[in-house]
Amino acid sequence: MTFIDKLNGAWKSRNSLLCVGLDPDVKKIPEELRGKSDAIFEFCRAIVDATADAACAFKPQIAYFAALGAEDQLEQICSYIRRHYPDIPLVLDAKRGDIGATAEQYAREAFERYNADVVTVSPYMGWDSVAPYLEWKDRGVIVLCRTSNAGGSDLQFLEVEGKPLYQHVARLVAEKWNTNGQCGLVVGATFPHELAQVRAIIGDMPLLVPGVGAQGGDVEATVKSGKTAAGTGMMINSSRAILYAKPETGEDFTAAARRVALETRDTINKYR
Ligand SMILES: O=C(O)c1cc(=O)[nH]c(=O)n1[C@@H]1O[C@H](COP(=O)(O)O)[C@@H](O)[C@H]1O
Repeated sequence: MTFIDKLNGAWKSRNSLLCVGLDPDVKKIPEELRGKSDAIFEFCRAIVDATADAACAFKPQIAYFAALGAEDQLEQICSYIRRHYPDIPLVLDAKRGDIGATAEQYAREAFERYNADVVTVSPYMGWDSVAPYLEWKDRGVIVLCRTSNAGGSDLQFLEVEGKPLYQHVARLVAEKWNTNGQCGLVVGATFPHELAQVRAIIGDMPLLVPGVGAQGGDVEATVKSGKTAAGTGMMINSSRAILYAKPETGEDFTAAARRVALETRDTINKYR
């Protein structure tokens, strides 16, 4: 099944546009897991099981694993998601971007080693740096367009031929780069005006929209600006606000994560 088919299915079956981000910071994971040799995997597995019925995607961020030499635990959580939730797209957040021969290796890393449905990439090095990923006909790439961070403005807002650079990226991906029909773009929830501009350029292409929760993006403005006519079109990511939700009385970390995930899904659904 292609990435896009899977995503369409998950939007429908889970009635959710929420992407649960897996950014496992060992300093923040619960005390009881910390001593274990596979603590990162166990933490992520508990979060995945607690939130799967509220999620249209899971997005592990590779740096949290690689910085500790814990890629084996990233492999474990990716294969766990594939095995137990085969209908939920697995987004590998790696923000790759390199020349073609190296990109071929990054594509193998994302799609063979981690078996991800889709990987995040930077457009900065141009078409031939993205093309190797598109050789994988059923897998996708999500290209950084208007990122959620303030510093994204340094380059993405530069005027080129009368339009900000991020709009050129949106047009390029929608009109030229999407040769396998599996591409998407990243636009931050912290930039709802730009989200609407991008949606107007790209039609129904899916968007990964990080920035709600810990980064303070406005859910109502995000959904209204980025949704398609069908009321879908987005994987709205929240990581820290779910992973490290403060437990209320009687809750453990999984119950707290589940509560926040359900609340976030429901708030998103209110504006679809
Ligand atoms: O590509 C991404 O996922 C991404 C793009 C972007 O523009 N902004 C952004 O925050 N992200 C990622 O989305 C996640 C946001 O995490 P929280 O701020 O904790 O919800 C992190 O894994 C970031 O690396």
